[in-house]
Amino acid sequence: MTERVAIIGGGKIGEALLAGLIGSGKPVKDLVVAERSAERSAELVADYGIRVTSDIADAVEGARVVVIAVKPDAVDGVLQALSVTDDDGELERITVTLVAGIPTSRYEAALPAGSPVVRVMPNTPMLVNEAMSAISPGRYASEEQVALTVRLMEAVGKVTVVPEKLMDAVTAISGSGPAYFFLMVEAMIDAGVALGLTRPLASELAVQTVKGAGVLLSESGLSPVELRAAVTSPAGTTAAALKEFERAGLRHAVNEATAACAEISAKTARRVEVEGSSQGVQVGAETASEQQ
Ligand SMILES: NC(=O)C1=CN([C@@H]2O[C@H](COP(=O)(O)OP(=O)(O)OC[C@H]3O[C@@H](n4cnc5c(N)ncnc54)[C@H](O)[C@@H]3O)[C@@H](O)[C@H]2O)C=CC1
Ligand SMILES: O=C(O)[C@@H]1CCC=N1
Repeated sequence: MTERVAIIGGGKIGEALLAGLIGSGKPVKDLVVAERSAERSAELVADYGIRVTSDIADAVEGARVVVIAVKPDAVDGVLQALSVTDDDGELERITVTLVAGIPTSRYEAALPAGSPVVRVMPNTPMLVNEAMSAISPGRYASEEQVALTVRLMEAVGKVTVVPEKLMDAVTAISGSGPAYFFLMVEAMIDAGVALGLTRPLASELAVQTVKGAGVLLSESGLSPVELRAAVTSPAGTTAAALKEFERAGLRHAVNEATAACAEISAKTARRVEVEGSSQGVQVGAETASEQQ
């Protein structure tokens, strides 16, 4: 896509999008980041040679797509800043939010009437152009604007369009999902060390195994059940391992973990509202949670 993109929030996910877009050939001159941390801004300039500003109004000038990539509790401050910027009507600026748990209706209420908003739940494999992004249009987003957002996110991975009511569940599976696999690999490396492997060898074995399993899952056309059966010989080594996973309640743990994730996502908007009203929304000020 050739449109100018402004990313507000150059943290982990803002950088992942930036890196993915540059990696997919988007010219640096068509990208700008609004980032309020001076230290973070310096890192982004050094690593990507892009323009970074602390001024949201400056960043969004001339941008067709404004991507919000701040923590949920910073969204209201960003919306306040955006609502007083000039939207050049001819540009039809689209607000694309990557923020977990905040519905499009909240953006629509804060931005000028009829502003198109598209909600996206990406994940960090965006850094290597292997993102899974789910997209939900807000009520004023046209088909063309949704298609533009799909193209934006397709530059960094796979995209699906879902109704917004599914976003909490999507967050529990793909948004937070990479962390579950990182935890699993971490545990496998420790287990390999406990079995006598060196840490570098255990790490090489575990990382390539999860990568190979992922490629098989996405490219073989076989289901996880079929692929697992193909590894599992009767009375063999894998069957012994899987029996222990089942005994320890792996499926139950996955159900409980994803339910907890979806619940937190669903409660985010309310939490931000309560915290915002008790502290007063501070535009441009760093909150405690962002410093963590
Ligand atoms: N980390 C992840 O795997 C995923 C994160 N998300 C969502 O992405 C959003 C960002 O998450 P992270 O990148 O992990 O957080 P982060 O804390 O790494 O990045 C947020 C950045 O926004 C900057 N910022 C805050 N307010 C600002 C303002 N008013 N103007 C300019 N910059 C401002 C902060 O200085 C910080 O660098 C969150 O809403 C999260 O729900 C969505 C999917 C995956
Ligand atoms: O942990 C979080 O809140 C964010 C949203 C999805 C992934 N990371």
